[in-house]
Amino acid sequence: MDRIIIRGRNRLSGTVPISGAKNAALTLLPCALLTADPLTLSNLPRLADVDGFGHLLNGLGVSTTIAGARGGAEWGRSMTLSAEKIASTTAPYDMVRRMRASILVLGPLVAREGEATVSLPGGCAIGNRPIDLHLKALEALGAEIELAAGYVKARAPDGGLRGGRIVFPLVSVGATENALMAASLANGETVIDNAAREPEITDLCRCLVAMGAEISGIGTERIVVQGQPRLHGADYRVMPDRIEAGSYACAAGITGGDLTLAGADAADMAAIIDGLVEAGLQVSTVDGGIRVVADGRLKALTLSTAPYPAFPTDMQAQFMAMLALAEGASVLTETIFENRYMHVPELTRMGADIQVRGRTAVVRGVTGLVGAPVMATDLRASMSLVLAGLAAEGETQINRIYHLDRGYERLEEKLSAVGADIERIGAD
Ligand SMILES: CC(=O)N[C@H]1[C@@H](OP(=O)(O)OP(=O)(O)OC[C@H]2O[C@@H](n3ccc(=O)[nH]c3=O)[C@H](O)[C@@H]2O)O[C@H](CO)[C@@H](O)[C@@H]1O
Ligand SMILES: C=C(OP(=O)(O)O)C(=O)O
Repeated sequence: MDRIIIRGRNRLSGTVPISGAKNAALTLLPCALLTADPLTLSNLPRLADVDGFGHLLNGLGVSTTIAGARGGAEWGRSMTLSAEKIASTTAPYDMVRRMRASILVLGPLVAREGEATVSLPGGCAIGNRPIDLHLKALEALGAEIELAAGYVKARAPDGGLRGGRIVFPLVSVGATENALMAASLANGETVIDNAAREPEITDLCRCLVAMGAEISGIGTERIVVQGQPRLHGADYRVMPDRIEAGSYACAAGITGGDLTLAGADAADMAAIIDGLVEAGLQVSTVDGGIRVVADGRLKALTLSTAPYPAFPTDMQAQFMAMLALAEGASVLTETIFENRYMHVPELTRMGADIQVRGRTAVVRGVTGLVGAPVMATDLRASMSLVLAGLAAEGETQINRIYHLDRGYERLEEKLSAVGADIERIGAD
């Protein structure tokens, strides 16, 4: 298995190009199932999850063609997806197990084909992650749901899904996405209350509108969809990855560096930027991006994760790594996933002083970290170890890097270009 080796303590400086957002890409790709026409998505990041989603869609009968030369001025790729005919309405266990976002084919398939069979995703390293809210949303649109042998079978009534009222008891990004895609092809009006307001939801709504959907309340907690008998093809550009941008901002912070995040959109990152500024970084918007400059020792802060527009759970691990070197004690509370502190024991092995009690972690800043062999069990936890490695004295070896390949496009290339001593070692 590949490993990443980092020799730390280089100050990072320069420009990091920010890729298209993984979490937007993973909800835009299944939109292809909603129309018989081609859907072209540009600025798609080159990530294992995007490739995996492409394969899942291929298995359902969607043809995909990819354009975009490696190393060109435009880092991302364009993919044209064409679901003229759906060949299968089953998403098998093997695909769903590897990529939880596979559940996002459920809404589009049942809306277009009247039926879908999708493996239940099961738990994962960061928590239990049930899909009850996805199923309730589809039931509110008239779908009949059955669970059998580890699969969810959804069937639309004769005449297809119908508009309905969906009131989410808690905010779910994925369930909102499934509901939006299904409602776009349902008969009549759907009102979604307590919808997730993440920028990736707005990106999905904009793509659906480009495909002919009628949606109001975009970006708010009440979204109203007038279902259409059919949607058409579109060309749509994936939004920049705010979590990737936030992660590189932490790289500037932890190395005392100066990074310009080209293509990042500050408008989607207010809570992240507030956190960076409170930690003592200078953050400014520059032409086409954001500049983050570290100036003196980092400061401790108190953070709690919560749905957008609050501080994102997907940035908690990276901030924790950075705050491990801040002056004073930081208090981080994780309110979204019950088990998202898998990075703590590994950071501790590198010299961090972190105590976890329930959902709260107290990070007492130390003056230095030391390189070590480490391993993480999820994507953002792995990135927190990369960040710690960039600041640590000596060599850090990061194992199980397939997690990083799910979410960070060309990580080593981007980091070495701004001065990091980092390399990937292939399996023997
Ligand atoms: C591909 C993608 O976009 N992934 C993101 C998405 O995941 P995902 O869409 O899976 O996360 P959700 O917003 O659905 O999860 C939020 C909370 O709701 C709970 N829940 C969710 C669905 C459900 O049916 N029942 C239920 O109880 C979850 O266990 C969790 O505690 O949003 C998360 C929260 O911002 C991010 O960390 C993930 O990076
Ligand atoms: C948890 C994440 O992703 P996923 O929902 O794809 O597991 C993430 O991006 O941090």
